[in-house]
Formats: sequence, structure tokens, C-alpha cells
Amino acid sequence: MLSRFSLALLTLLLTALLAFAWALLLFYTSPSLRPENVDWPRTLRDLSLCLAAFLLFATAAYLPVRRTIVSKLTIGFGLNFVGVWQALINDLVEPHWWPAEAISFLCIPVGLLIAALGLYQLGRAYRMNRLILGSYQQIERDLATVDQLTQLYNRRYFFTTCGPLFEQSQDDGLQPVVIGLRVLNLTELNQRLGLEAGDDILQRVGKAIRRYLRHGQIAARMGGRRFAVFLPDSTEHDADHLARQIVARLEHVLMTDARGEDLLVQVQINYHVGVAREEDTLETLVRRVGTDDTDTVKNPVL
Ligand SMILES: Nc1nc2c(ncn2[C@@H]2O[C@H](COP(=O)(O)OP(=O)(O)OP(=O)(O)O)[C@@H](O)[C@H]2O)c(=O)[nH]1
Repeated sequence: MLSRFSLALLTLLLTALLAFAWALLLFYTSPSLRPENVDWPRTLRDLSLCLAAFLLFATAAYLPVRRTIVSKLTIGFGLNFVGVWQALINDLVEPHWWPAEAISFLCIPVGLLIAALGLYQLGRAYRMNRLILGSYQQIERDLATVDQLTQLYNRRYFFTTCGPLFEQSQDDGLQPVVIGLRVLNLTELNQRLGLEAGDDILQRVGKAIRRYLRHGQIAARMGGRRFAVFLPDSTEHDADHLARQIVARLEHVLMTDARGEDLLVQVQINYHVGVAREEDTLETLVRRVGTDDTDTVKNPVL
């Protein structure tokens, strides 16, 4: 089995060889035009077209894309080259043989049609590749920044993104607020209903938080059972209202236990609203609301 490179080389060589042999045959069998009868500008134009067609033909043969597309492009541009080559010969000799006329008449349009089909498929393949690549990149980004259980951002994303936003808000004279939330009875629920049920509860917490978020507000899972919501500009009252809505939504959650029976579960969530003071940074504010891992012991609030 020939490699792709050898097959392309063989196709090009064979076509060039046949084209020269065909030209020799026509020059040998048909009367040549006298130099004063040759339309030199037209001949030069056909010569340039011929070179361009051969270049396209060669490029198509080596394109690193699917074989079906390569063959369409190679056949299309190859026929195109044959047609233009014939037109060039016809500029220099007077062939009284119908195939010589028919070749350029047929090969150019048919070749262009096939090449256009190949180009269309190439465009589609390129678009598909872009789409696939785009979704891979999106997945990669999501895996790096989003907590897969709750679908909220992770702690790393929270600090990287909200840090500059926090400073920007302060510079603009706005009032950044952070709400810290913590599922108090997760350990107990895990023990009573199992880890899967605990995961389910965390998922519902994520969903409830996302439900009440407004544009520009960012929520993240900061630890196993701790969450933070960043509001770039808010008041204690509004943030408190938002937190109450989230907590109220999760107060009683309907779940199914291991035996398939419905169960009303009380999810206890503690929250704390932190309004930024002038001397605050995002870190100090997050620590105050008790969502930073590093401050678990020191924080008496949550
Ligand atoms: N089902 C389930 N339980 C979890 C998960 N993450 C943490 N927990 C439980 O939540 C409890 C606290 O876990 P931590 O990882 O200490 O959570 P934290 O957010 O750091 O909270 P602190 O206890 O305040 O330090 C433990 O009982 C864990 O088993 C989780 O992804 N799924």
C-alpha cells in the first residue's frame, strides 16, 4: 500500500508526464502556428493559468485532510490543469482533432465543479473541527474552574476573578459584599441518608444559589460544605434578603431514601453577610464571612 506522500507524488508525476506526452503528440501530428499568428498575450495568460492550476493541483494532493476530500480536490484541480494545459497547446498548434477541443471545453468546468465540492467539504470539516476543539476547550475550562457537583465556580476561580472585581468596585466607590453560606447538618445527613444523598443536597444548594444570582454576581463552592457569593455592589439589606431566599428554598427538601420512599429533609444553612470596609481585601472579607478554608478554626460565626 502506497503512503499518502508517495501516492500524491506519483499522481503529480504521472499527470505531468502524460500532459507532456500529449503535448508532444499534438505538436507532432498537428501544424504549429507561425510565431506571427500566435496571440502571445493570450498564450502568456494561459501559461500563468497553467502554472497556477498545477500549483493548486499539487497543493490539493498533499493537503493533510481526509482522503475523500483530498481526492475530490486533487481530481478537480487536476482536471482543471488538464483543461488549461490543453488551452495553452491550442494557442500554439492547430489541432484538427475533436478531443483536443473538447478537453479544455469539458475539463475546466467539470474540474471546477468537483474542486468546489471538495472545498465545500473542506470548509465543513474545518468548521466541525473548530466546533469540536471549541467544546473541548470549554470542557477543559469548566473542569478547571467549575465544581462539577454543584456547578458553581471553585475557590480558585472565585479568588482569581473576584479579586480584581473587588478592587474595581472599591475604586469606583461601589460597595462589594460577600455572603458566606455553610450547610450545618451535612455530616449528619451524610451519616443518616448516605453520601449520595449528601451529594444530592449539595447539588440542590448549588441550584438554589444559581437561581437567585443576578448578572455580575459570582458564586463559588469554597470548601466541602461552604459557599460564597460575591456581589460587586450591594447593601447589607439586599444581600441579607438574597441569602434568606436561598436558605428558605432549601429549608425543606423532598428526597427519596434507599427504600424509595419520599422523605422531607431539613437542610440547615447558616449564612453571614460581609460588607466591605475601606481597609478590606477580598481575602479578609471572605475570612470574615467564614468561607475560607484557612480560617475554619478561628472563625466562630459559622
Ligand atoms: N456528600 C458529601 N459530603 C461532603 C462533601 N464534601 C464535604 N462533605 C461533608 O461535609 C462535612 C465537612 O466537610 P469539610 O470538607 O470539612 O467541609 P468544609 O466546607 O471545609 O467545612 P468545615 O467543616 O467548616 O471545615 C464532612 O462530613 C464531609 O463528609 C461532598 O462532596 N459530598
